[in-house]
Amino acid sequence: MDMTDSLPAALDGVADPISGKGLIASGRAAPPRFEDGTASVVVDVTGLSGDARSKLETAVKQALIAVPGVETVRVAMTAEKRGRKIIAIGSGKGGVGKSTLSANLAVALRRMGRKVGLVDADIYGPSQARLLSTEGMRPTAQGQKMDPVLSPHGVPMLSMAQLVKPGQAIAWRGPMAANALGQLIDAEWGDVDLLILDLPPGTGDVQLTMVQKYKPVGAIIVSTPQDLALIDATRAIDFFNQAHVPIIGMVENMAGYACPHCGEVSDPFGQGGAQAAAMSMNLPFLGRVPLDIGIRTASDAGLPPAAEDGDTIFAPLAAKIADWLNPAKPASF
Ligand SMILES: Nc1ncnc2c1ncn2[C@@H]1O[C@H](COP(=O)(O)OP(=O)(O)OP(=O)(O)O)[C@@H](O)[C@H]1O
Repeated sequence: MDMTDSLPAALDGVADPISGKGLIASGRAAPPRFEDGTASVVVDVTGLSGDARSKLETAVKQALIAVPGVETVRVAMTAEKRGRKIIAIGSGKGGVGKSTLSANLAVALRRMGRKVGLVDADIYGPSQARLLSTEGMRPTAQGQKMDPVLSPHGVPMLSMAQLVKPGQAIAWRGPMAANALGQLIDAEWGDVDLLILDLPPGTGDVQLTMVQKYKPVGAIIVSTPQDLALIDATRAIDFFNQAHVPIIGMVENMAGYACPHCGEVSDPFGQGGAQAAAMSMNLPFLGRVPLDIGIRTASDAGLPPAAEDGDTIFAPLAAKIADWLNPAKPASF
């Protein structure tokens, strides 16, 4: 039996969970090596959830052990190819507060000591320059690579808005937007090891191309309490499931109205809709952000509430994300 052919052929019979192609054809696995009855293979598990990784490991072992002459199989799973992880913030529809949440989570994670950067991929309404107070700052470039601009709150950021001249409209198509996004993601991020990606609202081709190409390690879904927004949120959940991006959880924004005078929170849209939706879909519910005029005015002024001492809204959400990324070391809040 010629192992040089039969081992790769066996692996190509196992489908890559993301592209659906064979493991070697998709670049997930290198051709296995064979010595003294042992087949050894290195599998790149970038972008796969823990569950998908163990299923893939089992499938690889079964495929290789079935090759005549193989007595033992060794599978080495490599960590992310890039050290930098991406967390996507998505929503089924626009205007639910995805950008506000992205900016504040990035600031809160930075305050916890995470080396976090932010990429504004929202081609329909890039607003991160205003939210993070970097309006008018243009990124410089080192050779082919862009240098992110540093927000006053310590979060380096790049935005799709910085790729076009101010006021210039572009009809972005999926692959075009994904290529532009590549310039932002592959920029000179220095020691940043976590990128928060503010996706365009919705679940169309543009979003799919972006997510498939840049494989976030996880996604957060933002929804408002109204039923319609929740139906859209379920679409976002299906979208990330189809793209094989694990969902970290759901955040309910504009949940309850915080009275600017007395601070009391009332619930014009009813309480718990997003939480119930998350539970019914077996998704973690990360928390609620109240509809608070203070959040809007501070955001418009480029002063993310998460940058303030005593922030009790975004810091606990950021702590849950940090726990998800590093379950061995729970963050304390
Ligand atoms: N919890 C909140 N309380 C008060 N205002 C909020 C809250 N969250 C967001 N807003 C305001 O709602 C508007 C829309 O928010 P944001 O731009 O973050 O939404 P988005 O989902 O990113 O929208 P888009 O579809 O334009 O990308 C902004 O004016 C923002 O300041």
